[in-house]
Amino acid sequence: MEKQPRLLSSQLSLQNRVCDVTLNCVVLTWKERETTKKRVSGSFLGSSRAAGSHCVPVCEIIAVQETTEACQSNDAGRWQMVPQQPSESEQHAFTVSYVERMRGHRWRCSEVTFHCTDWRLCQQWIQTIKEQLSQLTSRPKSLLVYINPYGGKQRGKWIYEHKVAPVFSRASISTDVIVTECANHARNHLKKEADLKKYDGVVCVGGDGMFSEILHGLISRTQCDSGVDENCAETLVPSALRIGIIPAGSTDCICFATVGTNDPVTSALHIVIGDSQPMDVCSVHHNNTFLRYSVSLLGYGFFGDVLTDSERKRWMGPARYDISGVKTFLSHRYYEGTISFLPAADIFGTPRDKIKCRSGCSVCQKQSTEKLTEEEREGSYGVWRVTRGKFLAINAASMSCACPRTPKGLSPAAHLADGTTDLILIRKCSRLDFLRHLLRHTNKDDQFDHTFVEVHRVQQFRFTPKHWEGGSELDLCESKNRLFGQICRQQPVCGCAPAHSSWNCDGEILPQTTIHVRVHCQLIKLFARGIEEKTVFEDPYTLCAV
Ligand SMILES: Nc1ncnc2c1ncn2[C@@H]1O[C@H](COP(=O)(O)OP(=O)(O)OP(=O)(O)O)[C@@H](O)[C@H]1O
Ligand SMILES: CCCCCCCCCCCCC/C=C/[C@@H](O)[C@H](CO)NC(=O)CCCCC
Ligand SMILES: [Ca+2]
Repeated sequence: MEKQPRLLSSQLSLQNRVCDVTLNCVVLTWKERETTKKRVSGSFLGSSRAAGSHCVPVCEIIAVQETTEACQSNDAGRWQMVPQQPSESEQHAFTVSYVERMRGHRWRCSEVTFHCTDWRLCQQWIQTIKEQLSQLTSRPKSLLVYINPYGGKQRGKWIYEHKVAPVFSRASISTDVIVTECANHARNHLKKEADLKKYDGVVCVGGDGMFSEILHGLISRTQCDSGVDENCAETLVPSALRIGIIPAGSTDCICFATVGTNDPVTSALHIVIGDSQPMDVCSVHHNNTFLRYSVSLLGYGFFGDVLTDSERKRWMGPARYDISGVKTFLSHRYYEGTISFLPAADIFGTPRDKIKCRSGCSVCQKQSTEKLTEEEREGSYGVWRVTRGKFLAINAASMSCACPRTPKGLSPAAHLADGTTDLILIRKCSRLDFLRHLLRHTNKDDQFDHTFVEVHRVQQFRFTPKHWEGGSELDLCESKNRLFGQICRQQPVCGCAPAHSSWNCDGEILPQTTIHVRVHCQLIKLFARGIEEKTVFEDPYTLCAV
């Protein structure tokens, strides 16, 4: 890697230890000078980092500020260093706050305070670091925050006030905060009222349902402002504003699948440093009319039924999904219908790939630009295929849908931003086989390695339930009684279960079952970076080899 010219290099004092501190355009490093160490209770005082050496990329510095005596932290460690400088010289100090990586993709805001003998040197350090930070133009300065006070365990407000607001304030980000008063408050405000020119991004404090509101508000507003009709447009206009997700819901799958953890402080730090992760959005249509957008799961059958049942149990909080999951599994309902789909070309890979979508994913990057060759572009237009049958579940995952329930996700190899969705068809099978399939979501075994599971990576798909074919949804309502007789004969196990399920669209129930789904590549951007490879955590020094 190219060596960067030094901007500043000084000997500064850190907790009574002398350090060589260096700043270039890319990293801030500090390294303890050789010191006499005193043995205290059998071990040595020192940094956990290699040879007392630390390295922080400038892009991961949150802020720098002059430190007053009251702010200085004490060295409470079991080790003691022989002071190298007289204490009267430590009158001037500055504190750098930066991102520190913890286990499980969590980030924390750490601080280091350097002491200087000279006021001017102290100011020079503060000024130079500030100048470096001001050049990071992707960082937001002003955010519009929506809090759902009733999502998940109803801790959205508390989480924002105690975990997130202090981080934003440390980074000097200004915020306008709206605590929602009813469902669709955030969506309507974004769509019709919000003065979006004032902001660099929108923050969603809540779960996947709250995120969906913000997604809908922002996309609709962008189309409206650009004169695009959501009903018929093949191409939608991407939104200029990024969305940050502070997880405070029940599943929080979009946060988990784009950051690697559901942790409010980690998400706040991704927002502060101005991360950017493009994301695919599916538009769902019925009879050429736009219904909804989806970024995670579109599920008919099992996941539709789980959601329908769980909505009646909202008062239970996140546990509702477990109860409804077991109940739906036991009911073992299957549904007949026809799926037609437009497969993605080979260059997009398959849902059974071993390669996963990770931070800086090359597959997604390829789709983001005009990097596709003419040949690849030609090859990306496929031919529609049709399949019909009896299905326990029909799932379309536009991203992995990883969440604490299934850390590898519903479709572990799905890409966040490749312009495709993974269609997963679970054909009718025994309860035991279905249980085996479900359990594989929670362990390392391949959940697609069953004869009754079929997977396709697609750009578009259509679904028509059997009793809909040739008719309209209204026809069904009118002939409901006649149909239910027939249905119960077909599925005697369920007593009088309906022959149709509902679509679970990112946790919202769709009223229509006959749908046409189209993937819009990278329609929105999040303040995230995708899940980082383990190596970044194991060896942060690879970042600092400059
Ligand atoms: N003030 C409010 N009162 C009632 N409902 C609200 C309010 N604000 C938002 N909502 C609605 O609450 C629903 C659920 O919210 P949210 O997604 O935050 O939590 P969750 O359902 O527990 O989590 P998840 O979606 O991750 O399962 C959303 O669909 C949203 O439209
Ligand atoms: C008997 C053993 C069972 C083991 C089951 C493991 C399989 C779990 C897969 C979970 C996949 C979640 C996909 C995410 C969907 C979200 O858009 C949506 C909104 O938050 N959540 C649900 O619909 C909530 C869906 C909850 C389903 C349980
Ligand atoms: Ca995708």
